[in-house]
Amino acid sequence: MPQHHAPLPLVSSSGPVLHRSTTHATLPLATPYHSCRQSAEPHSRMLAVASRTRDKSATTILSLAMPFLLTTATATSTTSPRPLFPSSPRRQNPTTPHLRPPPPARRLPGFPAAAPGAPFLPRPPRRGMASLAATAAVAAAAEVTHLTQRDAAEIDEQLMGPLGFSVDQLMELAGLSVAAAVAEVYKLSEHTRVLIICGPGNNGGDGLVAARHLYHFGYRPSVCYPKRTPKPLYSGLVTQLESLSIPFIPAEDLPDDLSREFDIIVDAMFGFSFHGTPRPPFDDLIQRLISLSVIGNSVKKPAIVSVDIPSGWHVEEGDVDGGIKPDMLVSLTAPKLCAKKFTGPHHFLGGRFVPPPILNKYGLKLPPYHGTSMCVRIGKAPSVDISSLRENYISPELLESQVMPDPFDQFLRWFDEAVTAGLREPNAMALTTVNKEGKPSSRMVLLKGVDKQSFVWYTNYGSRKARDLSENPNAALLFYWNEMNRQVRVEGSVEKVPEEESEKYFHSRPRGSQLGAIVSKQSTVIAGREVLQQAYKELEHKYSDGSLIPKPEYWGGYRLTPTLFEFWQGQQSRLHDRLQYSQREVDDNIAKCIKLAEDALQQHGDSTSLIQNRSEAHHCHPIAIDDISSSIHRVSKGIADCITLAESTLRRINPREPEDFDYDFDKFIGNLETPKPCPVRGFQLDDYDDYLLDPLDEDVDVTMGIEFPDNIKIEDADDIQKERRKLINAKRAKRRHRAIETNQQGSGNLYNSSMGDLRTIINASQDARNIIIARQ
Ligand SMILES: NC(=O)C1=CN([C@@H]2O[C@H](COP(=O)(O)OP(=O)(O)OC[C@H]3O[C@@H](n4cnc5c(N)ncnc54)[C@H](O)[C@@H]3O)[C@@H](O)[C@H]2O)[C@@H](O)CC1
Ligand SMILES: [K+]
Repeated sequence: MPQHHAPLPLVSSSGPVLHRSTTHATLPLATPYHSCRQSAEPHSRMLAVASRTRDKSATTILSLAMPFLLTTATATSTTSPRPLFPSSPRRQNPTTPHLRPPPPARRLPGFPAAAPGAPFLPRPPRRGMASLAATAAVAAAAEVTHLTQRDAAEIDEQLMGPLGFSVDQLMELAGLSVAAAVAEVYKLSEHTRVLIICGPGNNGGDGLVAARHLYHFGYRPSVCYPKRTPKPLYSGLVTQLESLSIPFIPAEDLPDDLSREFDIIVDAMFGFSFHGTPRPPFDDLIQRLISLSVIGNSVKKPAIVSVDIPSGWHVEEGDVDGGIKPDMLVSLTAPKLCAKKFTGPHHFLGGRFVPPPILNKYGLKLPPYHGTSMCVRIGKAPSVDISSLRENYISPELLESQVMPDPFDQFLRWFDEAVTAGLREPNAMALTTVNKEGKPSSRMVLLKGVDKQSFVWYTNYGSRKARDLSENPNAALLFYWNEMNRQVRVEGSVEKVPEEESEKYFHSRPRGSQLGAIVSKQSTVIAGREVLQQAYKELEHKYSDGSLIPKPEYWGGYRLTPTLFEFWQGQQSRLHDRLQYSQREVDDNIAKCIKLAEDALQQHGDSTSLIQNRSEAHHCHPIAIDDISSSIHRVSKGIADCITLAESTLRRINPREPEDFDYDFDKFIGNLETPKPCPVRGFQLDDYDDYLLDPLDEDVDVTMGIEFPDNIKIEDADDIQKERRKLINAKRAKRRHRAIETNQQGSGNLYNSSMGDLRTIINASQDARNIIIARQ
């Protein structure tokens, strides 16, 4: 990597040094890259790791490996909580959470106030690679408290005493946490059969509850519950499981080879009240789990999940006697001392019910739960082989015959399903822009509107994406709905939305977001976060009277009009469904089709006005009639060509159209193929009229064959000639009138029968642009 300047020190022996710059213009570039606030997080995590280790070699490696210059720029402000559709749930995602004071803690008698800050730790991402790194950072930053056996029992008493909980409640939440943790690590696609071994106490009760939840999550649980407790709470839990037809297997009937029958074994035998050595039948059951832990690597063994304590372990000292080696431990309320000895890959915390009085009284430091999750990973995450990270997606098939003809309808259908499934921010999309040098850049923005033509979002017109778009209007959007194994790609060209539209949307946003948009001069380098906070405070004060906050001129919307859609549905064994809607392939034909239809209409118009003009010129000579005839012939030919092309094109691009379209299409083609009445044929003059109509033939006996009405006085040849001309003109006028009528009527017929059809061709062709579906 070229170094234009000596690399700036990222870390020193006394800790990290961060360089901030006040303006972009004066920024000395150590490398062609900038790390702005958006990307600062992983970087600072690395810095934290290095500073903790205080290891000189580590810092050297880091500064060599990451010669990035850290500057602080304003972040995107497009995360206002306006719903995309009325049906979408309103997200509470304030843009300036740091400005909100935490709510005051409620005091309970006998408990000191909650330690400030404890419940407000930053939330780690949910899972995946980012979450692995984040969890490691959280775990390192805040050490997790481990409870003694006595404290665990005491907390139990307090929860169910002065803090007002019942045992059923706690057990329900504990069992749900266990099921949630199992589901988070052991995907249904590979682990379905679960054996839950339940002990006689509350730990066993947690197991019964977990079995029920696992059943509802789609697993196939079986329960071994050899020492049933005859209390209503337990018999109720058993009845619930029986009503789900979950098998109860007596200990002695368990298969010899558990590894063949089960993918997961949940150990819910003993929790924090265990003491001494296990008595029958649990001694044998524990022994069976121990022997499972030591079977050879080549044999696929079931994952062992211990609830709260690995059964048989000393609650404080841990595995002192060669006990179970669980793959997963789900500590409840808080880990007990024995959990320090847990060496398996997955340590989770469950029991999301610990109130601040308990946290404070016992000085508990626990990782915060994310979102609505009932469990959170604690401790060091297992190192993962990135290349082996893969999901085996199980989804319904996405078939050509099932997708909507219009990709916008298909998008809206999937979007609604994502909203219904409760996905967090289904309108979050990666926007990729490319600048004039061809350099791409991506970032997440929120979709704020979609209609049958375009996708709309709002941003700062001074941002990098805006700059890119001003240089190159082509952009791509990517929606990824992980939980549904779905992805939608949209590509097209982008333009700004009209100012009034941006104005309207700006004022519909929460006032905090409006202020944020003013404060955030995106993609410009600033001195630090406090600059933003200070500016925000000043504006908040300025508009504290509730007056209208003017939309800054540098803020507004963009609209992407797609030329391509791709819908991706993940499937098992990488046999994914990927359907692409594009218009490029048939654009030429469609354009030709529309041109032919338009030409035909134009010629039809010409022929109509030709008839009209000839009529108006008081001249109805057969040559003119021929003109009209050939003009109309051209119209028919235009229509015929149009039909041929329209038919082949539409048939080709619509092989899978629904029945009603086929019906309309056939009717429409049929109509066009029906011969049209030709309005000028048969306009023949009889001989006499031919003769009569030749006004220039002076040799003709002007009186011949003419019967003059009685009231007309014939004095001489001139009079006769005059009267003859009048009569001829009258006859001409009558014939002309008839000719015009015939032509107009015929033309009208043609018009009525073909105009609509031609328009249909145009419309169908234009619609057809969007309905080309190809499997990739
Ligand atoms: N906040 C809490 O304290 C919560 C506790 N919960 C669960 O409750 C557990 C504690 O429950 P319990 O106090 O009922 O106790 P345990 O479930 O740990 O076990 C007690 C039972 O095991 C028997 N036992 C003890 N030592 C034995 C031995 N050596 N051989 C054979 N049997 C033995 C006892 O006679 C008693 O029947 C926790 O570990 C946790 O799983 C959760 O349900 C909810 C919240
Ligand atoms: K246990």
